[in-house]
Amino acid sequence: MKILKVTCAIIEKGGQTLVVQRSNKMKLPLKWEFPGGKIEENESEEECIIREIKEELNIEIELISRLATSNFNYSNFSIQLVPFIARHTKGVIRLSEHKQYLWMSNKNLKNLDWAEADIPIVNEYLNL
Ligand SMILES: Nc1nc2c([nH]c(=O)n2[C@H]2C[C@H](O)[C@@H](COP(=O)(O)OP(=O)(O)OP(=O)(O)O)O2)c(=O)[nH]1
Repeated sequence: MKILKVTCAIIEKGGQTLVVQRSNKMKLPLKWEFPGGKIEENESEEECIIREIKEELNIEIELISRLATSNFNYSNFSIQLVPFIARHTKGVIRLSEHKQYLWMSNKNLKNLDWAEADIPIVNEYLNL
């Protein structure tokens, strides 16, 4: 089965964390996730997440650290999801694909209907 390698960013600002909801037209419709996307050929993980955040949110970020990769098998594809903690440094959020975004405090993160591959990442993040 095809394994997608995907990066995502846990973007922090003022004690809150940015989360985005997938649209009806995307795979995993209406699930919540950390913004990001597939690594392209000849691209590092770091280059990928910076590019994807600019494309999806129109903002710039600075990377702080990396958490453990989450491996998850959905019914028709598998993913390796590589999470980075990051800081929002520049720009105003303008979504290009997602349905909505929210800045959330940590105590509410668990209540979202997450894409399943994100659940171990949310748990690691909350235990830091
Ligand atoms: N960006 C992102 N993707 C995630 C997360 N969790 C998770 O399962 N995914 C899945 C959804 C997508 O299938 C894939 C990311 O690919 P992508 O965002 O480049 O989008 P895609 O083109 O594959 O998906 P689509 O637009 O065709 O629906 O990883 C996450 O936290 N962030």
